Amino acid sequence: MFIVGLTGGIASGKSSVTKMLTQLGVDVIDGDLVAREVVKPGMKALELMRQRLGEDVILESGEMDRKRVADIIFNDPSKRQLVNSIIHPQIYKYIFRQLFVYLLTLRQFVVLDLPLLYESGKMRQYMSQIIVVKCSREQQIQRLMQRNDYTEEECISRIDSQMSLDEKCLLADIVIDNSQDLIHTD
Ligand SMILES: CC(C)(COP(=O)(O)OP(=O)(O)OC[C@H]1O[C@@H](n2cnc3c(N)ncnc32)[C@H](O)[C@@H]1O)[C@@H](O)C(=O)NCCC(=O)NCCS
Ligand SMILES: Nc1ncnc2c1ncn2[C@@H]1O[C@H](COP(=O)(O)OP(=O)(O)OP(=O)(O)O)[C@@H](O)[C@H]1O
Repeated sequence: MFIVGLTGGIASGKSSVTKMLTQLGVDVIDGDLVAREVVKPGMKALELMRQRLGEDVILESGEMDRKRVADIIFNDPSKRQLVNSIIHPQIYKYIFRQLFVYLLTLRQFVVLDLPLLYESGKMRQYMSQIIVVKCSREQQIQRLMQRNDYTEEECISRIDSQMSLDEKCLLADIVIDNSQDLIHTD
């Protein structure tokens, strides 16, 4: 099976590109969606989060407090590592199960949208090719402010918690430039 990794910076346009691919009939596994699945109530990752980070990261409803966890991840590098070490193994397990289903159903081609493909490293070895979706840092900030209502400071802490987009572009097999209108994305 040909597995294409798709990555980039926060808000550089990965989901916009995968949306176009899905419309063309390509199978896409969305890492952010998987990350949501593995912390649902009753899942191992959520229990580990409770044990290692305390009840503060759990809402009354029993769900993970995403805002609180985001505050931790994007402002405290050592705690970010801790959260990653809890959630990422569960994300990979889930993805491998999904890939296995694709294998059994004889799919030839799948795209894996993983924001932290280069940062976490583990999945890189399974990729036949890696695509990086890029735009400028200013565009990331502007798009994040518009989409999520974040302050400029919040945008910067998120962008700086990841490997720089320039560095990712140097490592990529293919770079998709998403700095123009989506219709011009090439
Ligand atoms: C921090 C959380 C709660 C924020 O949730 P929220 O709904 O606000 O944002 P969402 O999940 O859509 O993520 C938005 C973007 O943030 C960036 N991001 C998320 N987690 C991380 C991280 N650990 N390190 C750096 N950037 C990250 C990615 O670019 C991602 O696309 C959530 O992202 C999370 O659970 N992160 C830990 C799991 C993870 O590493 N996911 C991303 C890789 S698959
Ligand atoms: N070429 C573009 N021109 C203008 N706005 C865009 C363009 N591409 C994407 N956007 C907008 O920028 C925001 C971020 O795009 P998108 O969600 O595709 O990025 P992402 O890389 O998947 O983000 P994340 O890292 O948070 O998952 C969205 O609101 C999207 O509509």
